Amino acid sequence: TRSTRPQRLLKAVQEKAMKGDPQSVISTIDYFCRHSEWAMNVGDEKGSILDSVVCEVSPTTALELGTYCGYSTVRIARLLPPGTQLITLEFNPAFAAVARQVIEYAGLHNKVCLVEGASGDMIPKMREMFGIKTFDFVFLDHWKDRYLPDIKLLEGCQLLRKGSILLADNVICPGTPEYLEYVRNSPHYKSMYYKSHLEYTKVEDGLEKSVFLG
Ligand SMILES: O=C(NC/C=C/[C@H]1OC[C@H](O)[C@@H]1O)c1cc([N+](=O)[O-])cc(O)c1O
Ligand SMILES: [Mg+2]
Repeated sequence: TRSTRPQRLLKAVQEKAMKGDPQSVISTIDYFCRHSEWAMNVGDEKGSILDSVVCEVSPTTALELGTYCGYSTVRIARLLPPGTQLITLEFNPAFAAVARQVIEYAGLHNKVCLVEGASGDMIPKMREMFGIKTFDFVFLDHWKDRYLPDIKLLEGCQLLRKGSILLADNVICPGTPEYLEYVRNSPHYKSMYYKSHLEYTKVEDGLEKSVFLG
């Protein structure tokens, strides 16, 4: 049967990137998405904004919702010092299988824990599964209609602390209107928008950074 796009993306990484070199994995995926097949990775333009926020926060505990092929997982994990933990959640087992191999190829498997499952089920188990007290940083890039319920769940499970940073992809395209309305109007968040473009296109998109105020 025909291969899937994530499988073809993985093949490009295994054939063209340098094993153990996160930057070459990132560049290979960006090249593949620009010149072979578009894929829904955060991409290089928004990825640079993601990098700058991760460096600014330098989180000890980080959560990513929506792993897909592991592109942003590699972008985040490559910036984390030893002793830090990035947990990434992916619902789709086929995507998770590809992401594991991309993360491994980049040599970042010791910094990343990929969990297969639905965010709604897994978030309440974070504390007992990982001994996490709170998350310093959360990157939201999964189903767009799950952003709002999932941050409410994070709040409810006391997994956010004063100063926890949420960074959300695709707040314009495909769009997360209810989430934006909430974080921009809630007294519990200070929010700001980083204007950019939908990965590998000229369409407007952006990242929303929100600080939890407690
Ligand atoms: O649906 C998007 N992401 C949702 C990802 C969903 C993944 O997380 C849950 C599900 O298992 C899937 O693997 C998306 C869609 C576009 N897009 O242009 O359509 C662009 C993006 O950056 C996106 O993150
Ligand atoms: Mg996205």
